[in-house]
Amino acid sequence: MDAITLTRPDDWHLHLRDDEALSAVVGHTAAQMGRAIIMPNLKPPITTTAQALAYRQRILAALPEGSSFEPLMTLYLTDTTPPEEIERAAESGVVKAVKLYPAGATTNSASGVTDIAHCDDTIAMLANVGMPLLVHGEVTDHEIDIFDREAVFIEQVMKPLLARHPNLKVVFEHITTQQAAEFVAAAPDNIAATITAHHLLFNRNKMLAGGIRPHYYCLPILKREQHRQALLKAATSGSPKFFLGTDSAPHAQGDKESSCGCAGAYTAPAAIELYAAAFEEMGALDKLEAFASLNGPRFYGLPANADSVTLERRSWSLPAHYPYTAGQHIIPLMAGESLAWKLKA
Ligand SMILES: NC(=O)N[C@@H](CC(=O)O)C(=O)O
Ligand SMILES: [Zn+2]
Ligand SMILES: [Zn+2]
Repeated sequence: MDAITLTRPDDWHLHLRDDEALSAVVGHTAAQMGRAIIMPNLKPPITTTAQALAYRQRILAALPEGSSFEPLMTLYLTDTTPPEEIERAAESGVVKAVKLYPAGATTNSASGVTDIAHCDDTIAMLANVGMPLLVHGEVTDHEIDIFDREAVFIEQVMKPLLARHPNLKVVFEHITTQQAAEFVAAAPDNIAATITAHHLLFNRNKMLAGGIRPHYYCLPILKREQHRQALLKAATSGSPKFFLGTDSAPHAQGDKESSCGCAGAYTAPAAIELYAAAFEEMGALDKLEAFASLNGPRFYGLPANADSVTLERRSWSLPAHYPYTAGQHIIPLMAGESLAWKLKA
């Protein structure tokens, strides 16, 4: 097979940042994806519908001429988000989901939820209006080993949350463990998960063996091979519960290559090509379209994109870097390395 045509994909988990950084990165996603769920962890975070509407306008203004890319907005849940804000979000038609960051779990999560019990009425309203709660599923207890934080989150937070709100739509974002893949596969249909390309392609050796590679440091952190295999199995299983979410998270080169580097992998420029590599490893390229283009819209109650894209089997190398904010570069995942599939322009 030398070419594959699929319904245009969407990215159900994307960080675009703001201002100059936004302008530097948004074109990479817009060249591939029809839509993307835009993460709200700006500084300060997007916590109101009014802020989300304004952020959406800034994204639209930063798009390349003629782009029909559609940003789908989210709100950042805090301990004090009132249920009325969820009603406003639902009425807006522009806000599609609310994001739960446990306080301190990841980049720009200082205003996140300290105890989910504080949010009970607001989460009940989400269930009521049928809006998904997107979850960064890691505990922030520093006593818990970083490699175990997702598995512990399932027991300590996810299961009690779903027991209290059985009808709540939940996307377990960027799952990285066998435990999460198995939990989602066995859960009712209102529970789904996104999976990144980097967690499908790499285990923690890529980051830590033979030298420390900061561009492979992201949260949740890369796990051991057994978990990567479980994610590949889930993504290619044909189950509609798993869909594409790159978690492409831009940070300037200097902020990654540092004595205390930021978490986040920049995968937007070659997103669909990276997923194609992972699916090909499993001999499952025929399952890519459902994962990348059909399962996500179905879960969110949206139509699939009307147009299509073609991937060609043609070896190419990712550039060493792209321009970022003034005087800074951004290094993509697999910079300088080659990929077997290329999106046809
Ligand atoms: N994934 C990451 O490693 N980083 C994300 C935050 C997140 O998705 O947790 C970021 O905003 O940089
Ligand atoms: Zn996250
Ligand atoms: Zn993210």
